[in-house]
Order: sequence, then C-alpha cells, then structure tokens
Amino acid sequence: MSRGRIQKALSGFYYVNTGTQLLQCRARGKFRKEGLTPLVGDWVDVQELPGGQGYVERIEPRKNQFARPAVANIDQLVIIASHAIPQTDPYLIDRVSAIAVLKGCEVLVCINKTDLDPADDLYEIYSSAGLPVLRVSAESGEGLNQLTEAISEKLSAFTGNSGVGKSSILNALDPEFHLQVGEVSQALGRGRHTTRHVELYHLRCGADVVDSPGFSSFDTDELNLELKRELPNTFPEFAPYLDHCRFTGCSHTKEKGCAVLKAVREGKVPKSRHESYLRLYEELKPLKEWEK
Ligand SMILES: Nc1nc2c(ncn2[C@@H]2O[C@H](COP(=O)(O)OP(=O)(O)OP(=O)(O)O)[C@@H](O)[C@H]2O)c(=O)[nH]1
Ligand SMILES: [Zn+2]
Repeated sequence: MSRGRIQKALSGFYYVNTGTQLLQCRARGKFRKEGLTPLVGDWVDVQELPGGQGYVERIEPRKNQFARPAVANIDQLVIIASHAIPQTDPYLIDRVSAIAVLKGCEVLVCINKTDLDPADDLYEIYSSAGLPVLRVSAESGEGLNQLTEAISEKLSAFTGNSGVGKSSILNALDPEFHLQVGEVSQALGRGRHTTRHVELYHLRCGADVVDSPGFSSFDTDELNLELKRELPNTFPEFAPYLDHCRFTGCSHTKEKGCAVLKAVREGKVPKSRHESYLRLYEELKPLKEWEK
C-alpha cells in the first residue's frame, strides 16, 4: 500500500501522485456505498497494481472541501484582484474570503496589474482589514518573489474575476506552466472564459496550485446556513469588537451600542468591508434553519 495525493480526476480515473510515480487508479466500490467521492487534493492510500495502475483504498479525513470545482484540502485561497480592466468589485473579494475563512483556508489578497494601476484603495482596505495583501504584476514581475514565498509548501487555489490575470501570474511564476492566456475582450471589459478540468500542479518554486476558473463563481450552494451562523467570525478584523456589543445576539447591522459599527465609524474597520458584511447578511437572510 502506498500513500499519495490525487492530482487529477478524469473519466472515473484518479491520478494519484505518490511522490515517485503517478498511478492511474479506480476507487473501490465501497466509497460509492458510503456516498463518498474521492476529490482532487485528497490524501489517499493506494493498492498498487502492475503497469502503473491501482485502487484507491482509503481517503484521509479532509481539512476542507469545495464543490465548484471539486477539490479538497486547500491550504490557501489566493484571491486575485485588479483595479485595471477588469476592475474587481471588493464585494467579490469579501464574499470569497468569508467562505475561505469559514472553511479553514488561509486567505491572500493579491492585487495584479500594478504596472497599469497601483490600486491604492484596494491595498488600503485589505491592509487595514488585517488580511495578507500583496501587489504584483504578471507583466513587470513586481511582487512575484513575495508571492512565491507566500505560496511555497502549500496547496493554493487561485480565484478571481475573469481576466484579472490568474493564468498570467501562474505562467510568470513558472514559465513551464503552459496555460492558455485569454485575451481580454475590450468590448466587454472582461476576459474570455477558458474552461479546464481541475488539476493540481506542482510549480518549480515548490508550491502546489489548483488552477480553476470555476472558483470565481462561488454559487449559492456555498452560501449555506453555516456561513449565516458564523458570518461575523468570517471577518477577522471584527474579532476584537464582537464581545463588546451592548446586546447579545447583535447582528452588527444597525443596533444601538454595536461595537463593530462603532469601530467602522472610527475607521478601525474598513467601511467597504462592513458594507460587504451587510450585503452578505442580506443575501443569507432568506436561508432558513429548517430548509437544510
Ligand atoms: N498590463 C498587464 N496585463 C496583464 C497582467 N496580468 C494579466 N494581464 C493581461 O490580462 C488578460 C487576462 O489575463 P489572464 O491571465 O487570461 O486572466 P485570467 O484571470 O486567467 O482569466 P480567466 O481565464 O478568464 O479566468 C491578458 O490579456 C493578460 O495579458 C499584468 O500584470 N499587467
Ligand atoms: Zn454588534
């Protein structure tokens, strides 16, 4: 039996990287009976067969999992943003980062295209929110060393609105990482969507990444009751204030004596982050406890 990580899933086969070889595996039937599907990113035990084949025998407990795309055990979500075309709506960053925090993923906000626009406002928001934030340019190479450092020894997923430069950054980090770089459609102000299957890639700098256009569309299935219950805790910069509101059960939306609202007024919590909180709060409101 050998241990490895599922690197790719395609047509019922799981490609398991054991560190020395890539085994083409089928999953044992028992998983289906248990309602368990092996996912890219899973650590598994494999029974080897001749000819580089094998069976997935055991799936190790997951740190987290995502539905779109189907991946497990993501250490860090790298949220790519830009203030050049196409501009990133901070709400998208905040929505994805809330989900990441809920799932136990680290978050890194990475502002790209700084050769065109330094995106000072975005940089300011995320620095004062206390989230790790980097400025890079896939074009000029600015900040790429810091990014390399931030993703090494981890499995990261790059997410961000279409055309923001995810593929370009990955290509700049590892020139052998040939990904199709779409042309930004000037007419639409956004990139053409190029779909690929989910796969883990090992970059030369020692980082693992899952490149996944689907990550930019966290759909309603990711907005769940758990997020509704935990919402204030998914904004890390709210933490120092959450226990100081006048009322227990404060929703931090409009209550008198709310310590979070006070921190927003005093400029200790970025206004735009709290605006995103309010928007998410409204989006999650219709979810009912009994509608599981
Ligand atoms: N000036 C400049 N252009 C960039 C930079 N990074 C990417 N681009 C351009 O932006 C466009 C979109 O880049 P992609 O890497 O395809 O963006 P993506 O996020 O992978 O897009 P999707 O595959 O649609 O999700 C391309 O024309 C790139 O050349 C940058 O740092 N500076
Ligand atoms: Zn409050």
